[in-house]
Amino acid sequence: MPRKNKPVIATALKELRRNGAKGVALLIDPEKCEDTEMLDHLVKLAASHKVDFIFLGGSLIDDNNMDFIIQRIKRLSKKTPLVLFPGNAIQVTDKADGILFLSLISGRNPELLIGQQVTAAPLLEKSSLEVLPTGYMLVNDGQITSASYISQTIPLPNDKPALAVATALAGQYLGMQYLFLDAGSGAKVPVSKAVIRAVHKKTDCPLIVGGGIDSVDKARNAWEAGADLIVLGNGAEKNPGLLTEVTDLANVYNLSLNVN
Ligand SMILES: CC(C)=CCC/C(C)=C/CC/C(C)=C/CC/C(C)=C/COP(=O)(O)OP(=O)(O)O
Ligand SMILES: O=P(O)(O)OC[C@@H](O)CO
Ligand SMILES: [Mg+2]
Repeated sequence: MPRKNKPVIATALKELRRNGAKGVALLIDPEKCEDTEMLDHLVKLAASHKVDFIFLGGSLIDDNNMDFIIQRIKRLSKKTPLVLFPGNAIQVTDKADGILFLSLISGRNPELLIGQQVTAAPLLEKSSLEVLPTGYMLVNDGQITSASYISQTIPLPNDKPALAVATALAGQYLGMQYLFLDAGSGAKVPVSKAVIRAVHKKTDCPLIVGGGIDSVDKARNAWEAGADLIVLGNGAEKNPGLLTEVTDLANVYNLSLNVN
């Protein structure tokens, strides 16, 4: 087994949770990287504003351009850890720093509960990627997003926090170390505060929240309900200034914690 890198990503995620600090990840979707100037601009902004992580992944991949995009990101991202957020095993590459090893526990599609993971595991064993076992839950008001359509699963309802808690606890009891509540990329309504609050209260894992966070108010709502790390995808693509505003707000919260 190759030597694994130091668990930099795991440590950073656990510290966010332990300190009650607010984290930000920029999501880059490989399907939307044709405009390389835009990609460079977002990555530079993310590095200069010290986002905690850059995530890379999507529901589809139209062209196996992951290694090219990673090379491009790595030129500009300074020390920002690059974490794969794969929609399937084809997106796995050893050129990143880590991988969210997702299992879609809100769904009942065996291929996304364990199938893609088995396909990817031999590659991960040969790589030095940091592997982050993550219970992935789609939570949505009924909108069909790319992730719910591609996964052919029904998201958890936004107004049933008890169902989300039961699912998250099952993930935690199965040994998953991180939980990810996702409304799906471009969701009109993000994960509800009630679901975030309930899952945060009843579990100990660092909590990642994404999908439809396209304004500072939505970022604030997610953090105040208990998200440790929020993910910005479409919102930052459409308005890169959002990344600046949201990281500025994170700094305000984090300075008051006095842990930096
Ligand atoms: C661990 C390995 C190898 C694979 C995991 C496979 C799983 C469980 C996937 C979960 C279901 C899924 C399709 C997730 C996709 C998540 C993702 C990276 C979404 C990013 O955005 P898009 O869904 O592409 O959004 P757009 O519609 O905006 O393009
Ligand atoms: O593109 P947005 O809506 O920000 O969603 C980000 C991510 O959590 C989707 O899986
Ligand atoms: Mg996509």
